[in-house]
Amino acid sequence: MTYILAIDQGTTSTRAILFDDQMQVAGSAQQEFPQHFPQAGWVEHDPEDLWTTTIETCRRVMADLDVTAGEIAGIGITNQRETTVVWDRKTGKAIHNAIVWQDRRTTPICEALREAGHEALISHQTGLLLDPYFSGTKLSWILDQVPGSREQAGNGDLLVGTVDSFLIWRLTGGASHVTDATNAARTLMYDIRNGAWSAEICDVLNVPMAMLPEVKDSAADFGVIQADILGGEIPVLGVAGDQQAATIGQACFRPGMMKSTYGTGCFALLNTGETPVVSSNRMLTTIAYQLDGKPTYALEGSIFIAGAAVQWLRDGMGMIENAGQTGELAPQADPGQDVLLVPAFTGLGAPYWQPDSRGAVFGLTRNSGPAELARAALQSVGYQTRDLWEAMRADWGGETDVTLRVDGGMSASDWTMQSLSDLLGAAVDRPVMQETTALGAAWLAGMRAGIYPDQERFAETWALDRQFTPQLAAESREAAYARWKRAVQAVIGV
Ligand SMILES: Nc1ncnc2c1ncn2[C@@H]1O[C@H](COP(=O)(O)OP(=O)(O)O)[C@@H](O)[C@H]1O
Ligand SMILES: O=P(O)(O)OC[C@H](O)CO
Repeated sequence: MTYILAIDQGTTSTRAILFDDQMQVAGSAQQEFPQHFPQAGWVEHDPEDLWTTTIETCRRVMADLDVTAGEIAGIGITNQRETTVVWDRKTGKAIHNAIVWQDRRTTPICEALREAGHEALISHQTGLLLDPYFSGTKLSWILDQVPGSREQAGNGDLLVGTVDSFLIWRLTGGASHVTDATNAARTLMYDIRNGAWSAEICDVLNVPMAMLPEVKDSAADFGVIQADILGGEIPVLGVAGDQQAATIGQACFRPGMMKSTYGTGCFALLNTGETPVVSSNRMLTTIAYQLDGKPTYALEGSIFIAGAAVQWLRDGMGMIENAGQTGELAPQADPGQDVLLVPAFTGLGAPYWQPDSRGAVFGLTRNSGPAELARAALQSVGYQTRDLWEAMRADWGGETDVTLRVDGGMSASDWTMQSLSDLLGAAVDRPVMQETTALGAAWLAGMRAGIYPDQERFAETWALDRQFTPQLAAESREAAYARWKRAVQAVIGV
């Protein structure tokens, strides 16, 4: 048997998944790692945790299934995006903890860049917005804070990368300093039209270009991992940021197709084909995948809190013991109460981009309890998706699919998916294959290795588990959505 090994290095855990030659999951291993919050609004990871959980999960899944390196045709890597690591070329050690995508510490840098009039250039070239979410200002901050680092970077002694890049550098024993176009597209330093790092933006951010990785297609030769790590040499043949990998795993290959992934946050991508569509509604323009030197673009809406609202009910409020309980509580909520949650715990992402806003609950009565809050938390996901859905469809202008393909941990909740369909007024399709992110990375590697089908035949393997269709009258839907919009404006105003 020939396998493909997918590594999914996520925000809260690292997973290694072995796919067989029929693209089915043969087995997987997962490991959580600590989150560091040194100050309010700051989020860091220890790069050593990202590294050790990666090799340990790979070793574990191989041992569990008794698979040797010789049986693995290639590795596909998918990763939490934007999270930034700077490391020493000689020692391989990071000079600072990784600054995570959720981290808001660079809000003042973004403001200064805006005031200095750089926003138009940055948005035009990168397709992104001036928000602390992206890597560029995180990198700038590290170079400002670690004494001597800017000079060392200029000399080529320090390297920077998103998590894929750091892992590949370590896996190949320092032989490859590379990334793929989807990850580069999230850095705030990559010109998505020209397919090259932007010298102008690097200059504005005061980033020495010598420290940047080489950018490759999403299916390419990224390097060969050292034999002593997994017991033999294995080539890394596929790389994509996790949301782009899910887009690939969901086979959203036609312009107009759209997927939304519900994990900690929610990320919706709409394939716009060969053209980068500029948003009038504060959506992001990004690269969905790049194959044979040709980028396929997407509009993206990024929401920071989706499943994290459920985690808050569990860990912050102690209201539930596990996430699944929200699906039991929500149907018990009093239909006469309109409790509404705006989960702006770490600010608001698309389309509002308000890093300083904070969350609020509206409509509380003396009778409001766990059931009403659970319903409000699950519905907040639908309302936020509706914001993205409206904005992206308006930007795109062309014909979109009238269905939304969903995945991620929270898509397991039937109640949430039904409520999502009700609030969108559109069909929501959940596939049989739940591991869409890992599958996307595996497919890139397997296709490159020549053991998986081409794009068209891969798309034909997508299979529906369940379709949710709207059950709510249009009038009720629009009234509920109008109330959400007012609640968001209230949160922004406070
Ligand atoms: N049955 C469920 N109902 C509601 N939320 C759920 C359910 N199962 C998982 N979740 C939420 O989904 C998230 C986990 O999804 P996952 O895709 O593993 O996230 P990530 O990759 O961001 O770590 C958690 O925030 C959890 O609260
Ligand atoms: O690790 P996840 O699944 O929460 O995804 C994080 C995103 O890539 C951030 O942009």
